Amino acid sequence: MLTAYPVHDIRRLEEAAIAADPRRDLMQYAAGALASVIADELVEGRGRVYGAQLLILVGPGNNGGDALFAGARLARRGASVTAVPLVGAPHRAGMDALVHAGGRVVGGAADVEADLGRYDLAVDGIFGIGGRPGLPDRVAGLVSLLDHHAVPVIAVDLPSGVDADTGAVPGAAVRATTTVSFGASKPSEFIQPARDHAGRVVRVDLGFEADQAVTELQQLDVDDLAAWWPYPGAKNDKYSRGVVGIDAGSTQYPGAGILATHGAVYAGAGMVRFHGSDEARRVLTADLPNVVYADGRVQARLYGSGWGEREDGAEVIAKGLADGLPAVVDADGLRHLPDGGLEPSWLLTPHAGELARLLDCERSEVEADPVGAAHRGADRTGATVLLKGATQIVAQPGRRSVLIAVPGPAWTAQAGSGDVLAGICTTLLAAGLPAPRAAVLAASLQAVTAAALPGPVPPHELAREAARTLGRLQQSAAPR
Ligand SMILES: NC(=O)C1=CN([C@@H]2O[C@H](COP(=O)(O)OP(=O)(O)OC[C@H]3O[C@@H](n4cnc5c(N)ncnc54)[C@H](OP(=O)(O)O)[C@@H]3O)[C@@H](O)[C@H]2O)[C@@H](O)CC1
Ligand SMILES: Nc1ncnc2c1ncn2[C@@H]1O[C@H](COP(=O)(O)OP(=O)(O)O)[C@@H](O)[C@H]1O
Ligand SMILES: [K+]
Repeated sequence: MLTAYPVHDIRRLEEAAIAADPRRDLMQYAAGALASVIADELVEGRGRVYGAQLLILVGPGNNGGDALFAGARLARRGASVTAVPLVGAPHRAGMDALVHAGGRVVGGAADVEADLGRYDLAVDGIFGIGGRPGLPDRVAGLVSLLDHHAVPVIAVDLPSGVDADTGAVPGAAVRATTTVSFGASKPSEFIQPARDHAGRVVRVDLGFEADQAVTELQQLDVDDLAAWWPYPGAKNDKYSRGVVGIDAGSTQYPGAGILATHGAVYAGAGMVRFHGSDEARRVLTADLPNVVYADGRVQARLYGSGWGEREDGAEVIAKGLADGLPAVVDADGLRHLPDGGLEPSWLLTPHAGELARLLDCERSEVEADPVGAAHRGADRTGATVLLKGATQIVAQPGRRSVLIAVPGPAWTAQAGSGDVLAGICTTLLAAGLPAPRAAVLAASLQAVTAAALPGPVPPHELAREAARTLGRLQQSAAPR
């Protein structure tokens, strides 16, 4: 599991580390680590550091300082280093160190634009955690020219231009080959679209001690998925593994009921009772003869996938709430929620548009701050929220920290993926998992399954493949 902290918390962690050891020079340590990553990439790209052409893009803050001190170290190793101050006054001591080590400082972007192609590598020291999203126009121009010349870019701490806290990229931003991240991961390392701007992330430990009070974003990895999945054991029977009740699909959208049922079955439900449309039932009888249609005991329910315009939606959900069982509410079911008063054991699975509707805001507002929007959704409804999309975020009412699923390939974005996912979530709720864990494991399973495939497959095949993923994960799972 990787943990990221918002910028104001990283600043606090930094202050605490300095207070604990005032003589330690964090910038020199950071610059040393940065220089060694740059050196490794130069050696990999061209065989040696000596003689390499290195361009340092320098902003007005400490991020530029890190880059300049790293540049000085590489100049001492024989690299030809050019620094270009781009915004405001550059870090004084860093500039002195670079010049002292034999580096060259030019006046501005115009002095390097003509022959950018000659650089082996550029270092983005424009903005770090003090950066506001976006880049000034002339800086954006230079950055896009570097892209045009395919000059690899190593970003210092984070790619300049992205929003470190939200992962949004509202304007121009650096696209890095590698990001050297200091002290603590930033949310932008986990959240799309900023995540894609970071490239490979190398984390440099600065000895920060996270205390309990900070807001955390915890991103699962495949090992967490393997270790946390509730594999059935010798003592399980079909009831203790969990009976799922599915009320999904409609005459208009029978596929949603079929797909959700595939998700539930292949994720390992002990039994699935299907209470959806007759059209879906006819297909399921042939495809999945294990599915049951009789009423009876269930441990968790799914409402909403493919309901379309369902007149009794609010009634069905109110009855489910009165039953007191955990439930997943997906897609069209989200239109029929009561105004607040849900339980954290209820899991809502909106995509950005559906969450925007729940919050009475624009979809763009959800996309500008998906973690914040997921929090607001959980707080407003009282339920756990899994915000789906390129980054899948799980928020709980009254808690500032969030879980983030293992990321998956973009082709998973296809009609029907959400239905399968809702089915997997319901299986995990029925197995007795708390809603946040059920949500993050289900989304991670789907992503890991998709990532192992060579390319797109339709959602029902992805569901079947998920069962094979579980087999592999169980074999690899280290007990925790
Ligand atoms: N945390 C740690 O432990 C360690 C941190 N270290 C390093 O320090 C970095 C943080 O440094 P930092 O605080 O000096 O901020 P940084 O981002 O360099 O610059 C802020 C300046 O940019 C300006 N500005 C911002 N956006 C702008 C825009 N869009 N367009 C134009 N201007 C803009 C902004 O202006 P203002 O907001 O004042 O208007 C301000 O002047 C951190 O990322 C890491 O690299 C390491 O050395 C060691 C350990
Ligand atoms: N850019 C993306 N990268 C990876 N996965 C994505 C991306 N966008 C969406 N997804 C996945 O696709 C699913 C889409 O769900 P949803 O929009 O509800 O589909 P539907 O309701 O049509 O079944 C999400 O759960 C997520 O897993
Ligand atoms: K940077």
